[in-house]
Amino acid sequence: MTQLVLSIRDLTVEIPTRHGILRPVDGVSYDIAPGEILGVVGESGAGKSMAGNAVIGLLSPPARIAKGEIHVNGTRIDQLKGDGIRRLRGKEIGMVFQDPLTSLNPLLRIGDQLTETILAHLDVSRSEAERRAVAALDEVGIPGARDRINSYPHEFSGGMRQRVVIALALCAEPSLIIADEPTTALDVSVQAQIIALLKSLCRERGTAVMLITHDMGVIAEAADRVAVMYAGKLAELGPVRDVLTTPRHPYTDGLMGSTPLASRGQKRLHQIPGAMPRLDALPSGCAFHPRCPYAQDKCSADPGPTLADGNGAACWFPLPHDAKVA
Ligand SMILES: Nc1ncnc2c1ncn2[C@@H]1O[C@H](COP(=O)(O)OP(=O)(O)OP(=O)(O)O)[C@@H](O)[C@H]1O
Repeated sequence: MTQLVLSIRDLTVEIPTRHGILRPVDGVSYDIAPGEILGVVGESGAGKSMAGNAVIGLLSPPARIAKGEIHVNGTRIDQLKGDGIRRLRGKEIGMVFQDPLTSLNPLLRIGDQLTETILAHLDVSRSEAERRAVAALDEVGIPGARDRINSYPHEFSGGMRQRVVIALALCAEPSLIIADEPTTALDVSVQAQIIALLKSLCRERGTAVMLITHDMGVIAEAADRVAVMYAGKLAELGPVRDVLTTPRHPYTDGLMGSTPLASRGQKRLHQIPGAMPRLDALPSGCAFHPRCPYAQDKCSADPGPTLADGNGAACWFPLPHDAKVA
């Protein structure tokens, strides 16, 4: 059996506050295989970024991993600190964030940033690292890579800068990329190009990707499987083609209904009523029940079921129902 690149089990992130302990990530489990793109989707505040940050050891205190395990290529990493986790970043795990300027040093030429990253993680000579830096820029579609290597980050457009960030994330040949809203700050026309680029480069290399987004359109475009998060928990997990065509959790169904997707051909969009609850004011039972058109008494009494074998919907009354509520 192929070894999983990422395996998260029962991951729980806690934030102690004056009002009690908040759990922005609460008992989340999922895997990513080599070359697979797992989309993590949900509204703002669902806990998507916290889960990604937990994997790369970038939780800002007082947030901390309180429970669960994270394995990368079979090695447990959730207890690593300092140098241990820093060594993994870049080498085993590459990162692409929403704002390219958070990943790039504004004072260094991009060629130097690429070369230094390669030298820090791969056992190659400086001249080989410089050659690879040009090749990496070329591969992400920067025209005139040999000359642009001497440019500073501010000399690129937003879309080109995100291409540079992708080159930087991939240059040390990591096995996992965490891409957190990689296209949210870009023009719509550029968004599709960047998603296509990330997808093709990771496929070619067999790199696993955790693609965090609030946009079901991006999930439909790029992901193989999707993890839907709501108020810190997994609402639904499964192959994209199944989840998007026949969502089983009413929250996923609501997200789909509010997203214009060509493949669905829906005539009208429907916003999910209400908003995601605050973590310090979670409703009883299933956190989605106050917004759910299908909620019954059990839903406000008992927390949603956990996903049995890691797939399916964490819902007492999963869709499809015989009669849809209008
Ligand atoms: N220091 C903190 N104290 C209290 N709550 C916090 C703190 N940091 C984050 N949170 C809460 O944790 C939850 C999860 O945040 P997270 O950034 O992971 O959400 P997200 O799904 O990535 O949303 P977005 O798309 O807006 O980034 C949010 O409800 C947020 O308000």
